[in-house]
Amino acid sequence: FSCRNKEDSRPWTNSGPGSKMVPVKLLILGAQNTGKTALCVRFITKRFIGEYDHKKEVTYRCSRVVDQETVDLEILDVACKDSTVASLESSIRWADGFLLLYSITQRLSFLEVPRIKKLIEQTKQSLVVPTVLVANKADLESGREVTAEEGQRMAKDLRCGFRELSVAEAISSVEAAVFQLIRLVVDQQRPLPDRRSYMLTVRHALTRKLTRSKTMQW
Ligand SMILES: Nc1nc2c(ncn2[C@@H]2O[C@H](COP(=O)(O)OP(=O)(O)OP(=O)(O)O)[C@@H](O)[C@H]2O)c(=O)[nH]1
Repeated sequence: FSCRNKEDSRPWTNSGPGSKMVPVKLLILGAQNTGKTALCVRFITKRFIGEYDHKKEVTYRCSRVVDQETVDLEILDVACKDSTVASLESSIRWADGFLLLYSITQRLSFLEVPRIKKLIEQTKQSLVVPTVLVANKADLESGREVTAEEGQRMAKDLRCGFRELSVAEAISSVEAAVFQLIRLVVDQQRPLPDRRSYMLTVRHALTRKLTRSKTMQW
């Protein structure tokens, strides 16, 4: 991985005949000690490393194929402890999507989530921001302070996707969470009629109409 300038926001780029690179910038946020760095390192290297250097802000870069599209991914892990509000807001403006972490063994980290989501919405000036809420450390069941239902409810209230997982135990669920967020971002970047959510809305409306007209025929 490598570091690069946050303000550099490129449009979709072509990296060869027929191959479209989709740039996606993700920011990982959450209270201290929730596993933010562990998740980034796990996703990039597939390895779980016990302890990390928290002093520096790091941008991880890689590319992944998601739904037949090559995604040029950047994940920013900020050093929350030393961040000023201004630099945090600048990171939020830079990002297209957000992984919001809490630890199931740290209720305070769960209670912090709405405050962070509010800051994201205020900074982005939008209520529709691609976000996945991640409940980490699911392997530490005996120390659980937040139930999965509470997490699900909060995700619904805050209009986020939701995943409960253990970065330590399962690489597949870490990948699933990041891929879920990439799909939300890519979907939001599409022109309106191409969006999955738009197509679903149209399909539901048509189904309702068809059902109604069938009922009327009967
Ligand atoms: N048991 C368990 N420990 C985890 C898991 N994920 C992270 N940890 C541990 O939790 C501690 C904190 O992880 P970090 O990745 O440093 O957390 P962070 O959110 O980046 O921390 P700050 O940078 O201080 O905000 C480390 O000791 C990790 O080894 C997990 O899924 N299960």
